[in-house]
Amino acid sequence: MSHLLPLTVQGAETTHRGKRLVGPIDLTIEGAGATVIVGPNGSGKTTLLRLLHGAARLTHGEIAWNCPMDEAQLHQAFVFQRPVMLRRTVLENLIYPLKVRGTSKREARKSAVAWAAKIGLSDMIDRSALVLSGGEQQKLALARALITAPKVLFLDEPCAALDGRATREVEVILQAAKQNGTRLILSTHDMGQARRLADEMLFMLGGKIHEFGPADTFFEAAQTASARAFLKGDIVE
Ligand SMILES: Nc1ncnc2c1ncn2[C@@H]1O[C@H](COP(=O)(O)OP(=O)(O)OP(=O)(O)O)[C@@H](O)[C@H]1O
Repeated sequence: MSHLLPLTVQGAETTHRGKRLVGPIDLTIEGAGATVIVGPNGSGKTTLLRLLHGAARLTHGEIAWNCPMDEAQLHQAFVFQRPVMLRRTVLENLIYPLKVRGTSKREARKSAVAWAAKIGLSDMIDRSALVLSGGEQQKLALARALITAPKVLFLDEPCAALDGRATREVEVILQAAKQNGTRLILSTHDMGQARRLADEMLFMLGGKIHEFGPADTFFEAAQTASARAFLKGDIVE
């Protein structure tokens, strides 16, 4: 299989009823690790993630993967802030993405059972996913995204609704995914999480990329006054 990355974005914009929500965006994402997107409310983090994933309409510019689009789409996944569960059992939620990719029933079940164990839900596999706690549902959403071993995983504030313990459990899964070669691109409001996970930081402001580069540089010597103010916890608009 060819590599998905680099992802190359040139002059990309998305507009809604004539209003530009994000853009123009010029960006190259390559290599391994995690790109963490931060910025004030409404700065365009979610829209940028959706645009890169192909879930928001590209109204101008270009977004290209290093392979045909249908192949790129097959090897990427998206985890939302609030987990979306199928009204089925925990096991069936895990089996579903494998089933749609044509994995045999036996293999899919084996893999689903293993993933349920990894996320601490072995005792719940035959329960409805809808009865799980918010933290358990988010771990299940993450496992369901990772069970196909995606090359790229997008996550939109995956821990926003979770407490400290569930956040830590999700981060353990994300660090393992990174180690296994899944490229992470996620947004967060939690600067502690950004410091723990990021290899690369992307700071959004007013629908545009305001700063983008290695995480160490961003945290130690942000280039712009807005990014420095944001890091200090000042209100930035
Ligand atoms: N479907 C939509 N229709 C109209 N406007 C939208 C839509 N989605 C987003 N917007 C607008 O686009 C801008 C960027 O929103 P977006 O949700 O991407 O920001 P964000 O940085 O993720 O915000 P938050 O941190 O609050 O989640 C905002 O001004 C928002 O109101």
